[in-house]
Order: sequence, then C-alpha cells, then structure tokens
Amino acid sequence: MAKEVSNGPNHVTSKPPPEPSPLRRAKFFKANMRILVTGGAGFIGSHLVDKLMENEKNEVIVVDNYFTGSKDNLRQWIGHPRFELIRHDVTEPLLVEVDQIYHLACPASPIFYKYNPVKTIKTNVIGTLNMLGLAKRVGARILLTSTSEVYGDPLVHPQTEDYWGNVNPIGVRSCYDEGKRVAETLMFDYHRQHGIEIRIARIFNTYGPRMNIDDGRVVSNFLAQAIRDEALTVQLPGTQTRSFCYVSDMVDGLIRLMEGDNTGPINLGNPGEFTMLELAETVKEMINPEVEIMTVENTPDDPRQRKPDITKAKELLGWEPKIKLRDGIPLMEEDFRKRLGILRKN
Ligand SMILES: NC(=O)c1ccc[n+]([C@@H]2O[C@H](COP(=O)([O-])OP(=O)(O)OC[C@H]3O[C@@H](n4cnc5c(N)ncnc54)[C@H](O)[C@@H]3O)[C@@H](O)[C@H]2O)c1
Ligand SMILES: O=c1ccn([C@@H]2O[C@H](COP(=O)(O)OP(=O)(O)O[C@H]3OC[C@@H](O)[C@H](O)[C@H]3O)[C@@H](O)[C@H]2O)c(=O)[nH]1
Repeated sequence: MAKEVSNGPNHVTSKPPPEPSPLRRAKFFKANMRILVTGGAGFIGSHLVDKLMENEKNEVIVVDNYFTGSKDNLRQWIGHPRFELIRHDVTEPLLVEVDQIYHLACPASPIFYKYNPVKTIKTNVIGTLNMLGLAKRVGARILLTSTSEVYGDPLVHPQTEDYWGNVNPIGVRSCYDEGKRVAETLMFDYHRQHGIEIRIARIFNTYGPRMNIDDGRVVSNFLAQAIRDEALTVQLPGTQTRSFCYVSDMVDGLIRLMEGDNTGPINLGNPGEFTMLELAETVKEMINPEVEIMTVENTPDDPRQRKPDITKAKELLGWEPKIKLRDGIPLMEEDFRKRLGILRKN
C-alpha cells in the first residue's frame, strides 16, 4: 500500500487498511476497477460518472434514492455493460464488492436539505457510517464530498483547511453543516482506528448543466429566472459573496484527490469571488439585459463571505480550476434553454 499522507490530526496513519475481499484477487475482478458512486444520479455525481465511464477499465455502480437526483442524468449509461444503477438509500446498509467509493449522497441545495432536516442528518451520519462500514469490509478507498459549509459563517477569509469554522450548532442549516462535520469526524476515526484509506474534499459552490431547474441554488435560480423573463431574486443584503466552480473542474479535482496519496481535507473550488448582486448583474448582462433585479428576504445563518484558499489543491493535486464564471454560464444556459424549451431572443 502506498504510504498515505494525512492532513488531519495525528497526521500519518501506521495501521494498514483492511485486506480487500478475496473476490478481488479473482481473475475476473482484476481486469476492472469497481467504483461505487453514491448520489450518482445527482448533479455532480452524474458528471463524475460520465468521466469515470470514459475509462474502459472502470465498472461503475451508482446508488441513489432519487430525492434530488434523476435517472435522466444517467440515461446514456443505463444498459451499458460496465454500468449498474441501484435504487438505494444510504441510511440502509449496502452489500457490494468495490475498490473505490465516491460518497456524494446528500441533498446539497439549502431548500432541499432543510426540507427534512432529520433525514439530512441521518443521511450524513448513518449514511457515512454505512459507507465506511462497507469500505472496511471490502478494503475500499472512500472519498467524502464534504463542503465549504463546515466553515459556517467564516471569520477567516479566504478559508484555509486548518480553519475550524464558525458554525451554529442549532440553526436551520446545522442538519447539513454539522452533519458534514460529523461525517468528516467519522472518516478520520475510521482512518485512525481501522486504517481505512480516506479522502475528504471540501467542495465550494459548484454549478453547471444538469442542476435541477428549480433547485433553489443561486446560479440555477438566476439562470432560470433570466431565461423565463422573471426578476432575479437577490437575497438581502446582496453583498454576501460566493466563489463558483464549473462542474468539469470539480470532477477533475475529485478524481485527482481519489487517485493521489493525500487524505485531505482539501478545498476544491474556484477562488473567483462575487457578491450576489454582481452575480445577478453578470447573468442579466449575459442572458437577458431586459430582466429586472429585485431584492428579497434572506434565510437565517446565510454565510456572509466565502472563498476557498486552494494552495493545498495546487500543491498536492496539481489542480486548479480552468473555467471562469463568464465561460461557464453560457454552457449552463444552453442546457437550461434546452430543458425549458425557450430559445434565445436576438
Ligand atoms: N454542488 C455544490 O455546490 C456542492 C458544494 C459542496 C458540497 N457538495 C456536496 O456534493 C455532493 C453532491 O452535490 P450535488 O450538488 O450533486 O447535489 P444533488 O442534490 O444534485 O445530488 C445529491 C444526490 O444524492 C442523492 N441522495 C440524497 N440523499 C440520499 C440518500 N439518503 N440515499 C441515497 N441517495 C441520496 C440525491 O437523490 C441526489 O442524486 C453532496 O454530498 C453535497 O453535499 C456540493
Ligand atoms: O435566488 C437566490 C438564491 C440564493 N441567493 C443567495 O445566494 C447565495 C448562495 O446560495 P445557494 O443556495 O446557492 O448556496 P449556499 O452557498 O448557501 O450553499 C451552498 O454552498 C455549499 C454547499 O455545500 C451547498 O450544497 C450549497 O448549496 C446565498 O447568499 C443566498 O442568500 C440569492 O441571492 N438568490
């Protein structure tokens, strides 16, 4: 086993990972890398599956409960001999034989993760425990898609991985941000206690084709509103900032993290930082200069600023995003217009 470098507490693990299942030594299994993607029918997950399927040595198994994801995102792979799709909720145990686990299953849009907060916590805690149990049983390497929300409403800017965050433990967002913080804790405890090979990505706001049209997240909201000639809803105060990463850059970062020797946590995101008013102005200018921008009430505990420090990703993974916001928006616009059936006016 390659020596694993840990960024977390107690840095290097000395305990070897559990033995892979004997089945994996069988001739048939040697040919391919079996990869499980939880939440693979969702936005980032389905783009990750596309990339993994490009490699003919990979077999991909997706499990998803279709809460925010859709089979439609995977339609090009359904029936493919190297692909399998299972309706499954990660809060229940899963028995499969795999070499790697990309663990993405969790609603990501605040509207959806707040809809059933108890389920969101269960997904993060019991779901991650189940996937770690699976990793332990079969000796698989597991990557968790954690989030910039572990930094809460950050008092350090930009956010570095060693910042412990400023999170409200009892707020309406806590089911997600505290849930992901526990998921990270579980990953490191399994790593230290059982020698599991872990990878943790802290993903910052990501956008691109296949986001749900009425997903509720800001880029998809503004794009859908501009295309439908509806006013863009900037939540107050409008000076809050976010940094937006195009989905193909994110998928590239996730695969590099999985394939590398570093446990993380590692920030993955695009450091270009915008206020929500600036984002609305950009979408208006690029998509529909006639559209209005209106301000609306915000929700509690909305982080006031967010921007990743990606020094670690650059140094350890040789990764940095390539696609600027102004280049990504038209790619997403094309997908949204197709799905909404609304052509561009000239
Ligand atoms: N997109 C972002 O900006 C962003 C930022 C930070 C972290 N992340 C993380 O990346 C991952 C994917 O996010 P996304 O943007 O693709 O969101 P998404 O909502 O499009 O995808 C999540 C997928 O998980 C599935 N799912 C939810 N609960 C499940 C359960 N209990 N069992 C099985 N499947 C379940 C959903 O049906 C969906 O297909 C999530 O873990 C999210 O927390 C995303
Ligand atoms: O219509 C809208 C929607 C949102 N917003 C604002 O846009 C900003 C971004 O909101 P989003 O809902 O897109 O996303 P957030 O940054 O709050 O959470 C996000 O970041 C971390 C990830 O883990 C989450 O999965 C993701 O949803 C917020 O300040 C929000 O107030 C608007 O101004 N108008």
